[in-house]
Amino acid sequence: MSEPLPPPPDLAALRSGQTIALFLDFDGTLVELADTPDAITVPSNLHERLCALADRLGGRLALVSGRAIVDLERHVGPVALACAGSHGGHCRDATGRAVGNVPGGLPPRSLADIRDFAQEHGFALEDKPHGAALHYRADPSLEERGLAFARDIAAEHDLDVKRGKFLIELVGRGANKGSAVRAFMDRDPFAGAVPVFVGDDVTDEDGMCAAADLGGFGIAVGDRRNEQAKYNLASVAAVHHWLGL
Ligand SMILES: O=P(O)(O)OC[C@H]1O[C@H](O[C@H]2O[C@H](CO)[C@@H](O)[C@H](O)[C@H]2O)[C@H](O)[C@@H](O)[C@@H]1O
Repeated sequence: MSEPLPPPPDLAALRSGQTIALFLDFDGTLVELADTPDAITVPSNLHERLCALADRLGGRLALVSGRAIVDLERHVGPVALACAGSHGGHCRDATGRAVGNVPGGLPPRSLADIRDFAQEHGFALEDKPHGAALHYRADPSLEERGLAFARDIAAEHDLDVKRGKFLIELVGRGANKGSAVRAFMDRDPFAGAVPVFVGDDVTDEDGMCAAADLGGFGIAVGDRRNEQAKYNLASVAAVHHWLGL
């Protein structure tokens, strides 16, 4: 058993001797998890409060989500922050300018197979611009069957399989949250800062690894075991408190 991780120093203390850049996951970090992707409750004025924090950080704050940016905006409203959606595959700066390429959708034949599988076996399908997610929160016993199917489809169509909480996702090859952190850290206003990645799930570990490689660290949220983080915050409420939202 590994030791529990300590809480991070206060953000004000961290910022006193160095320039910090924050990379924030969305589901399970900034908003509480819910039964379905659309059932989340976004705290009031979340976007405004994040923009105010970004201003205090000289613009060095990015949202980094597994959701597509268009889906984030459906829940949060227009995002005027640096933002990476689609598990880091689609990045844009705070003015909305693209950073890198925009990912394409899945090959239509693979999508048809995924739809049929989801319907036949009782998964909730989340159709995304860059991929397809099989949700099994309502029946955790579906995990193994979903994983075996996803691995086969991924091999057949040259796709990546991403994991999440009660979630198996098929996406185009290549991108991850670490590549998004590196893309932002290569440019202003992020370049030269100490990157801090805050997230609750397995895909966030790529972001934490990149942050550590670039001189920063990760903060794990909740009780999921995390080998890449240096600190822990117990809950979404603790994240909000730490960020001063
Ligand atoms: O990287 P994130 O911003 O954390 O996004 C990861 C996935 O989040 C969503 O799924 C998760 O949250 C749902 C709502 O709380 C929950 O029902 C589900 O069980 C979780 O896995 C989103 O639906 C996915 O598209 C994201 O990839």
